[in-house]
Amino acid sequence: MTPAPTDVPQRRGASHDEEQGQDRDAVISVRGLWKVFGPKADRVPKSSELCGLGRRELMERTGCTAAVRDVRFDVAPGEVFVVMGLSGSGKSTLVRCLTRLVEPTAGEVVLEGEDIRTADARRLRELRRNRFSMVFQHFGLLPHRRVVDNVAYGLEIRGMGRAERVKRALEVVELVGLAGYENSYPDQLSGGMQQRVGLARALAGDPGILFFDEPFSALDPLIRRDMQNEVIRLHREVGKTMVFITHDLSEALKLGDRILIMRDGRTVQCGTGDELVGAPADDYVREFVKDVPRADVLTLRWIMRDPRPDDALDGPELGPGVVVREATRAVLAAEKPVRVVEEGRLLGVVGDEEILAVVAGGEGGA
Ligand SMILES: Nc1ncnc2c1ncn2[C@@H]1O[C@H](COP(=O)(O)OP(=O)(O)OP(=O)(O)O)[C@@H](O)[C@H]1O
Repeated sequence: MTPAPTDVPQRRGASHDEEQGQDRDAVISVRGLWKVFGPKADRVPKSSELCGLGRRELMERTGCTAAVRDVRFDVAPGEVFVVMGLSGSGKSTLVRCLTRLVEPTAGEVVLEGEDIRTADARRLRELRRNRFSMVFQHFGLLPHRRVVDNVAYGLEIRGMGRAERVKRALEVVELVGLAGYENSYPDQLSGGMQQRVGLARALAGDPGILFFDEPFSALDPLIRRDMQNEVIRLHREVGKTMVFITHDLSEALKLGDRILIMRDGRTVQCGTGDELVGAPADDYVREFVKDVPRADVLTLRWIMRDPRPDDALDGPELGPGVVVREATRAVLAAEKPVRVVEEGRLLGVVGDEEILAVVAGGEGGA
């Protein structure tokens, strides 16, 4: 969802190597994060022996569950970062650790430059009121308050005067497409509309970071799609940094600039959608992505090849981040191979063969 320089959909490249050091511009920076539930939980991250145990062994030996195990990542300003995994993989616990709704057992969490593990209760309250917002599956709307007052609720808690907060609430109500429903009560709205109120409430305080915990999983598929599009549109308009939990890969691919895949509390892979599909880290990820329409996710960088001596090198030019589906027409219409060029440098070429291998469901050179 990074704004693309052209009309052709592009995917962000691998600009955040997990192996590199701390990203100084990161809005969220997580290092060595653990959450262990159970007795004497903090001994687990400290012991290399206990750290190495699987879920069942750890439970048998210590009575503990390690819901998050040694997770690290950085989220860039304005990025939509998705945490994905099957039920029980630790997604909710991980994201709750970021705002200390769940207290981390070990590790470092720095949000907008502030080490939130050292924040006292008062500072935490302040941060939750002013800097972060959460959108949950259960909207948590106040049933006896009208839409506008639900949206203004957080502003009221901050001490904002009535006229100012109503003005701000009406702006965000409009932003999320609920103009005309300001005076309705939550039970007069459909599930999708209630979720829009939840979104508006989260946006009202102009937070630095928005956290979404499976917000759309209870909605029926069509409304869910609407809401996903809504998040994409809102992200374009307001450009907020977002952390989004889902167990649905297509949702992750649609919304995420990058996706962190969790299994048993650990990071299995963290990358862009095309990286996950083009180079899955292991069989678990491969299994996850096997039904993804590759042409919709892979970009030309994944299917280009080196030019052969007989290739004409004066064909049309496209960037390596162009999605295969979007490049198909141009490549098939061209008489000569399409040149994949980045900053004036020829990276490779793509011809009919490479395109058809992906569009027809082949391996696509990954
Ligand atoms: N308060 C708790 N006490 C003990 N164990 C917990 C607690 N909360 C979570 N767990 C365990 O931690 C692991 C991760 O749970 P978590 O809810 O974070 O996973 P999830 O990926 O978000 O799952 P789901 O998609 O079902 O919500 C699970 O084994 C869960 O049973």
